[in-house]
Amino acid sequence: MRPIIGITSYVVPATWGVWHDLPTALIPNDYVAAVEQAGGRAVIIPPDDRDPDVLRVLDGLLLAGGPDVEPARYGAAPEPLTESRPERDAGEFLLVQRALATDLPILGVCRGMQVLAVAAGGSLHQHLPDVLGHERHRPAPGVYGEQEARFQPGSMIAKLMGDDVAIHCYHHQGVAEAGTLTVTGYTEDGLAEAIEDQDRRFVLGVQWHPEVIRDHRLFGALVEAAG
Ligand SMILES: NCCCC(=O)O
Repeated sequence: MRPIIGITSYVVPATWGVWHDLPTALIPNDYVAAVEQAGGRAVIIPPDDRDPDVLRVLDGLLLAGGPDVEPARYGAAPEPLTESRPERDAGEFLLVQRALATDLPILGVCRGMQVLAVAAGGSLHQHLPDVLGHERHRPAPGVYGEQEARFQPGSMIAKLMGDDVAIHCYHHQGVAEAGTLTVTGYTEDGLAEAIEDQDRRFVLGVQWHPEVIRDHRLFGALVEAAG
């Protein structure tokens, strides 16, 4: 049987056919396709689910992208451009805490990496242009930034991706402190691009979006760790 990978989902007002602004449980299909093509069985976790018992039927957890983490979770007041959704945080942080406690393999993408960092006691930069002085990580609405990430030799991410990789990113926040996790990849401006827990089976967060360019190496590693 293929390893079962749970993917976090979220509620958004969606419009299709004659329906407008219908609250909809959603996940971009790129995540589903990436897990399936990597040999896993993708299962979508209901949005805002506060019962981490769902993890009992999962072999691995994929934390997908999405809105900002509520700054109170890392002891900060919200800045003007921070847009959080506390209902989603509540469910996902419970999932992550339980998954870490049971050593379930976890891959976090974009927001998912930020959730991992905050769950590990870290903190976020709330608006990167204020910190870095440029908008290369999210150049314009709907436009992915293209950059290069470099990885720490010997790290899990380096073993999976090589010493460096061209990345597609779309985010206005970033990891400032990774808590108990280790930062193992950076872009040339010094921003954390990969974090990992070197004491667990497989806990990896990446700030970029491998799923949008059909780079399935990380999803394959998640599936393998879950198998
Ligand atoms: N903060 C949520 C993930 C995406 C972003 O940083 O814009």
